[in-house]
Amino acid sequence: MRSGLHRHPVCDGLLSSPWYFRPAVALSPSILVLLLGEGMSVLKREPPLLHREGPLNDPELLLTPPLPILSIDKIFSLPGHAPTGHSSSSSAEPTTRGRWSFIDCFLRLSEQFMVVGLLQRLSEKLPRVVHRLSEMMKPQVVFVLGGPGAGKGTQCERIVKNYSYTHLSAGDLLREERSRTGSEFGQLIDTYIKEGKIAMEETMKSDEKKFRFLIDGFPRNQDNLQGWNNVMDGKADVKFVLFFDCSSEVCIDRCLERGKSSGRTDDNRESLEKRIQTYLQSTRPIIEQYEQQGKVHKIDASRSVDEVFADVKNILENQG
Ligand SMILES: Nc1ncnc2c1ncn2[C@@H]1O[C@H](COP(=O)(O)OP(=O)(O)O)[C@@H](O)[C@H]1O
Repeated sequence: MRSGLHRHPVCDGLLSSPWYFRPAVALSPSILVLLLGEGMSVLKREPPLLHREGPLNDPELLLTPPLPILSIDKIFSLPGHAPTGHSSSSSAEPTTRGRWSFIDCFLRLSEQFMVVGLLQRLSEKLPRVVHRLSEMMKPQVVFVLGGPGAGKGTQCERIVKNYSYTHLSAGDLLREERSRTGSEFGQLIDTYIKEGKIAMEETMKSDEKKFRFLIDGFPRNQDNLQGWNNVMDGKADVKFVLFFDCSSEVCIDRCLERGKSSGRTDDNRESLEKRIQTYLQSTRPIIEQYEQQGKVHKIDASRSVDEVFADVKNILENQG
C-alpha cells in the first residue's frame, strides 16, 4: 500500500508544504500576471489533480514557481508523522502505519480539493476583481472651478497642505509653458487649450506615486472638456467638482488686489472683465453639465479663507 502511495502523484504533490498559505501567496503574482495582460490562461487551466502520471506540483496549477516536492519518504520523516528510516521497499510494513498514512494523505487531498475549488471559484471572479482593482488604481481627479479670483489657488494650497493631493493649475502650467524660453509649445499653446491637450496626461503620468489630483481652472470650456474626455476617458476618474462661487465684483476686487504684488499682467480691470465674461459664457455651462451628473459641490467663496476652507474640508472628508 505504501509503495503505491509513494508512486501516487497526488500524494507526492500533496506532500509539498506549506499547505495553507501557499494559495494566498500564489494569488498575488497571478493577479499581477493578469494585470500585465497575460490573460487568464494560468487560472483557467484544468487542474490535473487526478492524473495518475506526472507531478501534481504543476507550477501552473499552483500558480507559483516550482516548489519542493516532498516524497512520501520525506513526509514520513516530518514531525508528527511516522518515524524515519522507513524504507519504501520494506515488505514488513505495518498495516496500521500504511492506513494511517493513507488517511493522512486523504485528508490532505480533500484540503487540496478545497483549495483548488476555492481557486476555481476565484478564477471565475477574477475578471471582476481585476476590473475593480484597475478602477481603484486609476488616478482620482477633482476639478476646481470658479471665476478668476474666486480663491481656487488659495484653497488648493490649503488642501495640498492638509490632504494627499497633487495640485495642477491649468493656468500656471500654461503660463509656465508660455514663458519657458525655447518652448516648442509657446506658439501652439492656444491651439492646445482649444483642443484640451494641456499637458495634464503627461503631468499626471510623471509620478506614479501621485494618485489624487486637484486640477484647478480646468476644464474651462467645451473644447477643454472634449479634449479631456478624448485623452483621459477611462484613464482617470473625475470624482467631483469643487465650485467656488462668488460674485463678479468680489472676483475683480480680489484680482486687482492680487495684481499689486503678483506681477500677473492679466490682473487689470480690462482683462478681468473679459475673463469674467469668458468664465460666465464658457465655464459656467461646464459646471452645469457636471451639476446634472450630481458631481458639483458648490461653496460660497465670498466668505473668509478659513470659512471657505471649513466647507472644503467637510466635502473632502465626506467624499473620502
Ligand atoms: N476667501 C478669500 N477672501 C479674501 N481674499 C481671498 C480669498 N481667497 C483668495 N483671496 C485672495 O484673492 C486673490 C485671488 O485668489 P486666488 O486663490 O489666486 O484666486 P483664483 O485662483 O481663483 O484666481 C488672492 O490675492 C488671494 O489672496
